[in-house]
Order: sequence, then structure tokens, then C-alpha cells
Amino acid sequence: MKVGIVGAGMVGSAAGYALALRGGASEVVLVDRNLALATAQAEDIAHAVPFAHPCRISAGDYDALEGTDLVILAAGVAQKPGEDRLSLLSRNADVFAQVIDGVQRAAPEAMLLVASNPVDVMTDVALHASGLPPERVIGSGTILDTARFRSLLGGHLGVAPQSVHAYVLGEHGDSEVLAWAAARAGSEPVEHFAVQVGAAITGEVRARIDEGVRRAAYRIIEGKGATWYGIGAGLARIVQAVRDDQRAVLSVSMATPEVEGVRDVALSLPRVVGRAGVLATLMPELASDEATALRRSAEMLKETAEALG
Ligand SMILES: NC(=O)C1=CN([C@@H]2O[C@H](COP(=O)(O)OP(=O)(O)OC[C@H]3O[C@@H](n4cnc5c(N)ncnc54)[C@H](O)[C@@H]3O)[C@@H](O)[C@H]2O)C=CC1
Ligand SMILES: CC(=O)C(=O)O
Repeated sequence: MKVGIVGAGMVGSAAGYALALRGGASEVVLVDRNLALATAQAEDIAHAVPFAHPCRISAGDYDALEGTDLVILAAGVAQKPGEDRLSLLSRNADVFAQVIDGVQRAAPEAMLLVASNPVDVMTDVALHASGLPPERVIGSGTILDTARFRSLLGGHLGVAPQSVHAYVLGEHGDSEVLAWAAARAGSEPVEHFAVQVGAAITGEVRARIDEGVRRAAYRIIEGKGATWYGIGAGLARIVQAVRDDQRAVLSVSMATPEVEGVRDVALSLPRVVGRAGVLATLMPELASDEATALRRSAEMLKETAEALG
């Protein structure tokens, strides 16, 4: 599969690197308004290929995206320390107006995978600018927050995060919802599992994990200026689900007809992802406070998207 990446900064290059290491694409093309940066990133990533899987890595302008099956959109501005994701919206919406036009001229049928923040509203922007069907305009959404949740919960329970099935729903941002009631370790509800392994999930444990997930980006950005490894791996994971028609259940963002009474809003829910994009959406069983928080998150995203116009 040929994958394009527009935005060859930290996130775009990390996605390219993860794709090369995972063998997630046969060809990766990096595009950036800074061609020298894209070219340097492509050369650097290409030097990892002999240690990984066959993959052609190059850089170019939008024309080089011709024939791409999927384009990752990671262009635009990122948060500064203390800044929230929503504050990036108007700047990144302007960037997307140019970027999507360039992508569509070269690869009108390519599936779009949005990473730029605020990713849920940017997914909505990409959907409307591209005219593609919603199942082919996917936002990375809470794939990263879900990874953070599984990682912290697995650490507490003493099991691999791969054995933890727990999702973060709603906004990829401050209003996100950790779906504790539906969380499983192995096949067990996490509360049962926790008691069996002598690691009860107390209120204090919940609060610590919630803060660890919700505030992760702020902490990392404070310490190193940006986040890129987690999202790079998450983007490569989504690409692989598409490439291999895996029908993997991943928490990703997309325009959703209705959630908790809110209509036509892009946000994350667990979704089945395969070659055609999003094939199905799942609604986990939620506790009443989780359902309320998800409705608030959806309302906020909807109002933000409407205010953008
Ligand atoms: N969805 C998620 O989970 C995550 C999303 N992000 C978001 O990803 C985006 C990129 O972050 P970084 O890579 O750290 O930023 P960065 O500043 O390292 O890279 C952004 C790149 O976009 C390019 N760019 C800007 N305007 C452009 C245009 N009109 N056309 C083509 N290229 C353009 C810049 O030249 C730059 O190389 C940000 O919006 C950030 O908030 C970051 C981490 C996680
Ligand atoms: C920056 C960002 O969105 C994250 O690391 O979650």
C-alpha cells in the first residue's frame, strides 16, 4: 500500500518511521511546505529500512501523492506548553484548506487519516473539505488516549496492556471519557480482575490513572516540547488495519450520526476498521456518569465545529 504523509514534523515523521519498522506500507511519501525538512526526514527514515521491512521512502510535492491509498494529515501547528488542543483550531483549519486541496488534486480517492489537532474537529473539517464518505475520513481520535489508558491499567494490574481492553471515548482532549464500566482484562471486568490479583481499583487508583491519561500530553509537552512516538505508532496501527483489512476494533474519530442524543458530531468510539475504512461503530456499556460525560464531550465538540462554520 502507498501511504502519503502531509506534515513531516515530529508526528508525520514518527508515523513514517513506525510504518517502516512495522512493515505497514510498501511505499511512504512525505510532503511538507518545508520540502527540505520532508527530504531530510525521508532520507533518515530510509536508513532504518535495511533493519526492518522493504519500503520505499521518499519526499515530494503534492503530485508525488498520486496513487496513494491513504494520506495521513499531520500538518499544522502543535501545542506549546500549557496550551490546549482546541486553541489550535482556526490556525489548523486554514492549513487544512490548502492541504486537502493539494491532496485531492493528486489522490482524490485516497482515504484520509487525520492527526492534526484538535483532531475531532479537524476530522470534521477534512470530511467537509474533501467530500469523501465519512467512513473514509478517519481521525486518530483517542487511539493514543486508549493506549495510555491500557498502559496505565495494565501496569496497575500487572498484565500486558495488550491483555487490557479498555477505551477512551469522546474528544481527544480535556473532555475525554475513560470508559471504566466496560473495561476488561482478559475476559474479566477490570474490577473483578483487580480483586483476583490483589490490586483493587480504589478511588485513588482511578483518579491517578484518569489524570495520567488526561494530562499525559501536557506533561510530555512540558518536558520535551511535543509528543510523537505514541501517536506515530497509533497512526501506523490504523494504517495496518486498513491495509490488511483487519477489521480491528480501534478507538478512532469520525463523523457520527448520533451519540448520547447529540447529532452529527465527530468523536471517538470503538470502531471496526478495515480496508473500506470504518465498517461499524460500537457503543460500550457506560455507567451513568460516563454517559453524561460523553454527552458533554459531544456537545462541546459539536458547538466548536459549528462555531467554526
Ligand atoms: N492526534 C494526536 O493524538 C496527536 C496530534 N498531534 C498534532 O499533530 C500536529 C503536528 O504536530 P507536530 O508534528 O508535533 O508539529 P510539527 O511542527 O513538528 O510539524 C508540523 C509540520 O506541518 C508543516 N506544515 C504547516 N503548514 C503546512 C502546510 N500548509 N502545508 C504543508 N505542511 C505544513 C510544517 O512545516 C511542519 O513540518 C499538531 O496539530 C499536533 O497538535 C500531536 C500529537 C498527538
Ligand atoms: C499532543 C497530543 O494530542 C497528545 O499527545 O495527546
